[in-house]
Amino acid sequence: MNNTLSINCRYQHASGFKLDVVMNATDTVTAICGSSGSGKTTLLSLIAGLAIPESGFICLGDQVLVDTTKSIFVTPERRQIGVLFQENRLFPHLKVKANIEYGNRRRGDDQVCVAKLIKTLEIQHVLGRYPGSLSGGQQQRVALARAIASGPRLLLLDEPLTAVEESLREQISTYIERVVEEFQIPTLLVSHNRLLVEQIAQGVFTIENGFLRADSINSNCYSQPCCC
Ligand SMILES: Nc1ncnc2c1ncn2[C@@H]1O[C@H](COP(=O)(O)OP(=O)(O)OP(=O)(O)O)[C@@H](O)[C@H]1O
Repeated sequence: MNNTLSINCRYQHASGFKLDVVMNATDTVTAICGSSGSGKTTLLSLIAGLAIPESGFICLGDQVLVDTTKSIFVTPERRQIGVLFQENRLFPHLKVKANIEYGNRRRGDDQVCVAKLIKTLEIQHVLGRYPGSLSGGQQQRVALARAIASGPRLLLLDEPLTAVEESLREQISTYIERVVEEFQIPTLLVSHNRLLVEQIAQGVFTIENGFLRADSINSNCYSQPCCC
């Protein structure tokens, strides 16, 4: 399946901040680097459908998610995009199993095997517990499971290590690497953590003051100096 992410769009936030992005991501994992306030989260919000561009298009493979010239806007729940935010956003009133099942509620051929997902992330022993009783690292692993359980065509990781305590970051990086590789999910990663970027990304794009021009063919190799 063609999962190239093609973006050519402009957006203006109520604060006056402007985003101008032209990019083509074909690598399995592409990292977006940039200083604080450069627009990384805003870009992920546009891709997820949580913000609407003023003009332009966003395509995932053959599917047009947004095209302002044709008034096309696919709503977030129909985009088949999984998102993992800095803070895990798990449902506190649902046990771990129900949180994951929520992610897995869509029926279809592209459903992932939840048992395999649970095994890969080693969360079998916490399925009957509430998120509030778990460690930060366990919560982030469950949130990752929920994001992947729906069988997304694209996974967006927004600073997935920021809320995790320092001593657990390497461990969580390894779990992220494992699932992305095992389930072969095209991923866009925003992270200041150089280790995670080097561990999982094949390409690195740089955004500066809301401006990004990048193509996987010309992207930095992760072995070269990275801006993160
Ligand atoms: N809630 C908000 N209130 C005011 N301005 C905002 C808000 N959210 C975003 N912005 C504006 O949008 C710009 C981009 O924000 P964004 O969160 O996308 O940056 P970022 O690169 O993800 O930053 P960080 O690395 O600090 O998370 C900010 O510089 C700011 O001007």
